Amino acid sequence: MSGWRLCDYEAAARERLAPAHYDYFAGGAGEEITLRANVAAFDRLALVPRVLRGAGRPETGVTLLGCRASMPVLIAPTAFHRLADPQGERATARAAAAAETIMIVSMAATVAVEEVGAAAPGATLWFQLYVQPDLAFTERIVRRAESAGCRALVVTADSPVMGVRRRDIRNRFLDLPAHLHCENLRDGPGGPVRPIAMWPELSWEHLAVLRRMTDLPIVVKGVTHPADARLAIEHGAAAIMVSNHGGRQLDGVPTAIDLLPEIVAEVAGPDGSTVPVLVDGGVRRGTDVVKALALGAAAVAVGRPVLWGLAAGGEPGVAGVLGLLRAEVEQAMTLCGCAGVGDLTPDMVRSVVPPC
Ligand SMILES: Cc1cc2nc3c(=O)[nH]c(=O)nc-3n(C[C@H](O)[C@H](O)[C@H](O)COP(=O)(O)O)c2cc1C
Ligand SMILES: CC(C)CC(=O)C(=O)O
Repeated sequence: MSGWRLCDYEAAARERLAPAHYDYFAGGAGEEITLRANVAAFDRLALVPRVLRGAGRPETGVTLLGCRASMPVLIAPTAFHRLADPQGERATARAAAAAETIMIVSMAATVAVEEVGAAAPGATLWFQLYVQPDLAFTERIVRRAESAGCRALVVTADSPVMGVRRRDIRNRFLDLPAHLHCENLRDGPGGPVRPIAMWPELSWEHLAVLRRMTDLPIVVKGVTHPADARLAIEHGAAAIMVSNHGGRQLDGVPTAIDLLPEIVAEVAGPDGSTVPVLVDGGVRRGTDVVKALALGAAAVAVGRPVLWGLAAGGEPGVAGVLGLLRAEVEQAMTLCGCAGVGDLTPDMVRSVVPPC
């Protein structure tokens, strides 16, 4: 895999995956307008480097909610890793640990969160939660994530119902193969697996309930409106994740990178205090990461690229994708004259008509 670009991992993944599973990973909602726009938006932004700053080799590390990551690229929560590789989320977590970055484990993982933690003892894990209407069941899931060593709870807010994924409908991809299950939804050890409920009644009140339920910092994922970023903070969120779910929920939503500056401005306190703002959707190269950081993101997360690495080559495949992004971030920061992520500022990004 040496010399591979991200698109090579996607091509290899596509060859190895069953077509319906490739489509599930790759696809978006509706006409896939937002899905395509997420990637294209980064091409409409250009970087304006600073020169002669003697910055040396850049330090790419960040600290988020008390967790150190060696690079500002996290693994976004994605479901069903065992569709891509028999080791599934275990392999992803091991690659995350080796890269010293944070993996957000999906509630819809096909390996139980306890086993993910056990497979990669050095990994920093956060846990993504779809709040279930049975709040006692939700609490049991939260307790499992806590006991497995997860260090933050990422509450997905953009999915009151599932987006309409036409590829899945066409492929009749409705259920996992019989040998795979959402292990975090088991009702007790060895018990039956409950179906994931998308909950249209989910509201800010429930965030307050969660806030009381756990001492873990809460990240609200799927914020697009600046007013919701403010509400999230008022309801105790420790961080915001600007995301349109990789174009898989409401089609026609603006891209996360376009929404980012407004949300960063909204959450900045008058005294300069702020909460970390994370962003995901369409990040495919190191320069995309650097653009997002310059526009105020504390870090980015990647979803599909990790799945492509996993399907193309298991744990080494994910390691390859993370290594590629790390090298590209380092290269782009060096060329921008930045010693650390704090040197990336909004004046270094311009809107352009591609190609720039
Ligand atoms: C196959 C797939 C499964 C996903 N599963 C989840 C999930 O279980 N929970 C969640 O909050 N987001 C989920 N997401 C959304 C990702 O966390 C993330 O927002 C998105 O993938 C970012 O876009 P990118 O794939 O362009 O990087 C999923 C995305 C994909 C592609
Ligand atoms: C199991 C699904 C709800 C996972 C998801 O969020 C997605 O497919 O986008």
